[in-house]
Amino acid sequence: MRLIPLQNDQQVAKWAARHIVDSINRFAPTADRPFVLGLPTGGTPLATYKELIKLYQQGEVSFKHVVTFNMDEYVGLPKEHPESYHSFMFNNFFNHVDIPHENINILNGNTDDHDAECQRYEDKIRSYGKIHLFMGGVGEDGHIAFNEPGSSLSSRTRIKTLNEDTLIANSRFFNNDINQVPKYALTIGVGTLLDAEEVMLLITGYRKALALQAGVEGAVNHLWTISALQMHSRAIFVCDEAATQELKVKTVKYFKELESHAIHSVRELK
Ligand SMILES: N[C@@H]1[C@@H](O)[C@H](O)[C@@H](COP(=O)(O)O)O[C@@H]1O
Repeated sequence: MRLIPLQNDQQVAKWAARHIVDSINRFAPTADRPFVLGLPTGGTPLATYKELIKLYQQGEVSFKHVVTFNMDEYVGLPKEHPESYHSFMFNNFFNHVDIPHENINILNGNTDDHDAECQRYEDKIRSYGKIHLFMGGVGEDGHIAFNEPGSSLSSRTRIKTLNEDTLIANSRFFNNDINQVPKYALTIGVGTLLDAEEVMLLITGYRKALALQAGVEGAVNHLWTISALQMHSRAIFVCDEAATQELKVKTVKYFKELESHAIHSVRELK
């Protein structure tokens, strides 16, 4: 596991966007051999999407031969609803870059047959071989995508019931009314995420400190699904100082020394 302990969320966004752009450019994707990118929603990745749009506008990257798969979508919320993950992705990213519409994959939370939709999604990912880089965030309770505490660490894409912590956290997008938050979501599984070639999680703010601690120092445990990343050979946690406050001084010191090049290079990114 790599842990990149940066100063603030702006640095996290810059480092993460640069890592995505470098990964795409190194891969040199073509129409027949696209780069496959997994993407999240949430408050945390917003600044990274802004950086990616900036790098696209500066001509540093093209998304023409990039295929995307989003992590999750609410069940029963119309696509056009401002808080659907479809709306989030188009408003905050897809509408501002050159990705072809047919390269975008987001789970359909408005189908009658959830199992068939989830199987279709898994099959579509497999048709590309694998996801090359999956970016993600984390919930305060350590969930990745919508894999709530107690999710099987080998789970695949499926319907999940959201727990109370998540309903409360996400009510900020629904007039602070927990009753307006959809109760279910379709989500990739922990196993689906672990199949990606590389997984990069963005973790910022003191509210995520316990989740980061569970992910880095805790035991592999289905109550903190972030900890499953310990089983992945290429996991990167990019975090700010506030998120590290529950980690041991020794842990942070070790990774600061190990990642001094990455920490130094982010200061030079404009
Ligand atoms: N399904 C999403 C997760 O993918 C996301 O990581 C989490 C944290 O979101 P935020 O970045 O807003 O804290 O929110 C939701 O639960």
